[in-house]
Amino acid sequence: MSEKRDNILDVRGLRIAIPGQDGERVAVSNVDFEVARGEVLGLVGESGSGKSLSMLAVMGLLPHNMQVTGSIRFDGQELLDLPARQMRKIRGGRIAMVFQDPMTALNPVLTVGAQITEALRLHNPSLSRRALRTRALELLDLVSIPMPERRFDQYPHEFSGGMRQRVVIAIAVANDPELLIADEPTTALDVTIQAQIVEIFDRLRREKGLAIVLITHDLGLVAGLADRITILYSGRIAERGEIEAVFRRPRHPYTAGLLAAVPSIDSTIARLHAIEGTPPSLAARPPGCQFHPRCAFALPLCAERDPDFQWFGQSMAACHRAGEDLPMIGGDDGR
Ligand SMILES: Nc1ncnc2c1ncn2[C@@H]1O[C@H](COP(=O)(O)OP(=O)(O)OP(=O)(O)O)[C@@H](O)[C@H]1O
Repeated sequence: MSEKRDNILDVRGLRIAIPGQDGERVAVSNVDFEVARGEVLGLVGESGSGKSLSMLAVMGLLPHNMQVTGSIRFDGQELLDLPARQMRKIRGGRIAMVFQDPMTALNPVLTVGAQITEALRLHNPSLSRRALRTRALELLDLVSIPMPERRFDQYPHEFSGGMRQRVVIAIAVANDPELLIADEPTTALDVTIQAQIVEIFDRLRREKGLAIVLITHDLGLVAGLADRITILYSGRIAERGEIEAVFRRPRHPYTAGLLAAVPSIDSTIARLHAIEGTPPSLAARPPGCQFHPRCAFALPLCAERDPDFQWFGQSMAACHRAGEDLPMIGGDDGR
């Protein structure tokens, strides 16, 4: 991770604290991640691990009571210093978003064509009606919606869930963003439709050089699309690096647990043993490594000291035992 990269997004030392009556609660701490143009970063972790807060911080949309520190650079510009007005211009323009539920993202009383042209018009007020329509049809085609001419005049309820999500993606990329933040974009869709959405993201990154941050619980989705992965546990990074390195040789028992919970294709019995236990609440963080109460490999040291990162060339992990040969993957002895 030390090589020279053209990062469109570079997040360093991100910390998000929520003030409370009994002191502040730190939801995100010491989080670093980056994504280069044309690259896909998978941001993975269980519910409550801080994925959404981290990306809300990138978009300048955190609730006002939260305190955010660190650095979030977009194309070299520090976003945490940016006035709200300038941030609004970047959001929806150079940074676009896609969320889980395509129905709430679309207006049920407007045709799909009207919604795409409206998104285009906002950033291109001088385009003629005809030019807007032509561009909208191109966008429908880009996201593989068959018969765009006919679909243009239809309403969202006339589209299937997968087709609606394509429309949402078309709107998101209407103004050629450089970064797309996709928060659980396929969770509401069935598996075959998920694969089609993955293909569209892949095309957007290849053909348009779009950088994508893919927020998900789903390691299968990350495996199919991402170049790099950042795994959050309880608001901190457990492990991050090149996707192949992390999947081939997870260094953190939490990563290994997540991987073991992915159903394996070659097995008739899906190995769906999720990691037992739950992450700590923000109000009652354990001392030492946050994962140690759930970790099969915890040592006394793990309950005493927060682990530093260990670097393995293409990945790094915050685990006291990251450098050891633990029987972590696939083995029933491992978990
Ligand atoms: N508005 C809020 N006020 C107080 N605490 C919050 C608020 N929003 C989030 N949190 C807490 O911050 C932590 C991180 O939440 P976040 O939503 O980022 O997790 P997540 O990984 O995105 O989870 P999910 O997958 O469920 O969206 C959680 O412990 C959550 O309870």
